[in-house]
Amino acid sequence: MIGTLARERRREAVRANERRLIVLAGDRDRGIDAAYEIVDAVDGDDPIRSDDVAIVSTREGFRFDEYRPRNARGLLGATRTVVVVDCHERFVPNALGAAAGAVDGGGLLVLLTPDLDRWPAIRDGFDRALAVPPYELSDVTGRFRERLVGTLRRHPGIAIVDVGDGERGPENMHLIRDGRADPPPATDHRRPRRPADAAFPDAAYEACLTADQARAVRALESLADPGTAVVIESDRGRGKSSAAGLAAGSLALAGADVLVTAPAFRNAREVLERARELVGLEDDGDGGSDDDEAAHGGRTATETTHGERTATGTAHEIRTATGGRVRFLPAAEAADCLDDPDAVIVDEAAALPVQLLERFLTAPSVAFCTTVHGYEGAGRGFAVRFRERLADADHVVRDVHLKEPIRYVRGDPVERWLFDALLLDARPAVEAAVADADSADATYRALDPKTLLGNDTLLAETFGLLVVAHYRTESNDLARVLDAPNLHTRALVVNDRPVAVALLAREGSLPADRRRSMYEGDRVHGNMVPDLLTSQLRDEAAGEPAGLRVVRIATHDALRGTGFGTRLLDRIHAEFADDVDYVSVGYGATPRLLRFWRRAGYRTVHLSTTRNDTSGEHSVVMLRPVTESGRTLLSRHASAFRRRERDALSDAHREVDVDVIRGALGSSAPDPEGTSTVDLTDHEWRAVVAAAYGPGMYDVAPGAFRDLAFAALVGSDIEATADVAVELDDEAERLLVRKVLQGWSWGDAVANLGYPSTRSCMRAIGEATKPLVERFGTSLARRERDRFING
Ligand SMILES: CC(=O)SCCNC(=O)CCNC(=O)[C@H](O)C(C)(C)COP(=O)(O)OP(=O)(O)OC[C@H]1O[C@@H](n2cnc3c(N)ncnc32)[C@H](O)[C@@H]1OP(=O)(O)O
Repeated sequence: MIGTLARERRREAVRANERRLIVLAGDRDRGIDAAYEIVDAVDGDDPIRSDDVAIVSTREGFRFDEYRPRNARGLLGATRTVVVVDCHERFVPNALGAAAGAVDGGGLLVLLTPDLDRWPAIRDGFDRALAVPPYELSDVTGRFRERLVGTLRRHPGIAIVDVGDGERGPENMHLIRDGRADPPPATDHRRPRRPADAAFPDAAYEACLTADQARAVRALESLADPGTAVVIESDRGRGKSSAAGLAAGSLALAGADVLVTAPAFRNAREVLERARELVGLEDDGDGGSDDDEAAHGGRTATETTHGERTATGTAHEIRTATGGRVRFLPAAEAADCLDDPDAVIVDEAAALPVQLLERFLTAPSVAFCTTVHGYEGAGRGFAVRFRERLADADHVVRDVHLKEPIRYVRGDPVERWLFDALLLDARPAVEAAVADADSADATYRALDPKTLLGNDTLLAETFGLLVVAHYRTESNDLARVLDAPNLHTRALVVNDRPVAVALLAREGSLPADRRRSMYEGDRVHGNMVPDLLTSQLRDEAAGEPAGLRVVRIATHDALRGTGFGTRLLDRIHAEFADDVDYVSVGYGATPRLLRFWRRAGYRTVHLSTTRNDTSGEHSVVMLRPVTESGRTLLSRHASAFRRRERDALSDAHREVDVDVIRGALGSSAPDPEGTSTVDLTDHEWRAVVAAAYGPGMYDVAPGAFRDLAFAALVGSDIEATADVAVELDDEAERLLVRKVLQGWSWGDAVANLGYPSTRSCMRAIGEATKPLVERFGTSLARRERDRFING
């Protein structure tokens, strides 16, 4: 029966260039046997290579290409005819996305699951990670799976076979659904042709699989014109990276220097590979001649070509005989060398922070390629935030949206099912539905899993907002939102549409033995702030108070900056006031976000020494105390932060953005004892006063300046300390940070802050010191000052 079913579904899939899904529900070993039967049936019909079949499983010893659930994303490079996902023992939602993404048109996705009625109640290895201390595994629910099972039973193109349990014989195997799907309307499968007036070589167009891809390549031709920005938005599996690679190779063949960047090299690998193939083809053959290059409209190759005719270089760099090249650099590094390349291609742009993307606009021409519905976060933030900046820039912007899948037809039932099951197309409410919302009309609601499951639109729009809040929001997070006992979802809702959403995690309240083991180096799942404060910052008591961490927060982009975020936090603070000792947050620090959290009453206790590889941001952790025990925790860590930061600023934090430092220090709680005094010797005061009012120099007492600047900036943004704050303008504060606190050389500080000369910068330090003398000066310091003023 299994063999026949597999052959039928496979033939149907091949005919339609779609995929089909077969679920083998029941006993695991029987499911595995049935999966072998499926592969044999497919192979008997139309022989397939052994590496055309892959399995994702916690077990080993299959005769297929094996992947562990945790590493299933390794599947994403190549496509397969059959991919089997063994959901027993450890079912990872992300792995399902990766596995489905690897099945070619005409192929089969096979799921081995427990009995579908029982599956939601079974706890497995993935659930163990959701049982965050002090919660137990029995507190984790199976709602994500319940929903998933519903989608399997409902969507077309999905066959379900009950393979029975261990005791009963094969006669108990029976078909629950045959998964037949109506064939789609006929589509046009013709390969695209090279436009007559195209500038890129024929081979670039011949390599395109869909008309959409050829349109992208065509749009990318304009990268040869300075002042162009090309934006390619695409669903996953539409061939945008290949199109970018074909363009990169074509530009390099015409002698251009093309810089490719992405959040990680693995994202850009395909761009480089495609470019290499094209360059290899063209440089090796006749197409590489100088005449041809000129005819293709690119820059004419220089006379002194590189001697050899073949493409050379490393995995990260391809050189052409014409002196052109394509090279990869990580995003932060790439943004620092934009003077050299002729064109920049940013792949997976949506995963990079907007500030970084903006810097690429200074390159002569630039392409931003991005996935809209991904398996690891979608590109809404890019679509909204970066689009605004792009509209303001002086570029000619060309847009392409790739919809046509390259490996199967549009409307493929497995893709439709996957989008629904994992909410890959979740997005916030359409703008028109919420644009007029007023924060006064919004209702604060607890969106518990039951409420979310009862309303598909609410669930999708809520998850869509969480995806916007953080590009790394992924399918596993959907399972966490629905099943993890430590998580809560809260929202402001207008007419049943969520307009601002926060995901909250309970942390702390850990028993003594757990705190001790954490102090001694054990990791404790899902307790980010207690873990940081205990193991890294060496506070064994930090895990005791009850905390609530704001894991993610986002306001609908049409309503940002109109008070929803603040109001949502207010309501959360009120709801949990009797329940927790403190509220916390950790995020990639930017000046605006620091301001948002500081205004909501959060105080800095940590700034990471390393930068996030992708965003280049340093993460900051802030606390907002609720009870006395929360206040004690904050006070200990605010004090430790002040002591640590004084030295870290000229060491690990030397290069951190000045405004991030200003925001982090300005939002840190000042020493309640020492807000009005800075402990300097008389001699140091004389040196400081002389630098401010007379002939003295900063370099005579750098430590004294540092103490003063530090005291002036700590807590300077906190409203409660406004009456004792030092009056400094933005420019003066930036100078104190760069030169005095981060210890930059005069030359570097002058260049970085744009002073006309070192003398003017030194004078500015003197001026910035005057309010410090006024605020902290001893009587001796005042007398010294008066001597200069009164002559
Ligand atoms: C733990 C975390 O999730 S941290 C990441 C937070 N989420 C994001 O960055 C997603 C994108 N941003 C947003 O969704 C929202 O802008 C939020 C959640 C940061 C703030 O919510 P809003 O409803 O816009 O805030 P509200 O109107 O109450 O307050 C305005 C302040 O929020 C901050 N803010 C507003 N828009 C932005 C933005 N696009 N980026 C960063 N901060 C912003 C600013 O501090 C702003 O004050 P300002 O105008 O003086 O600069």
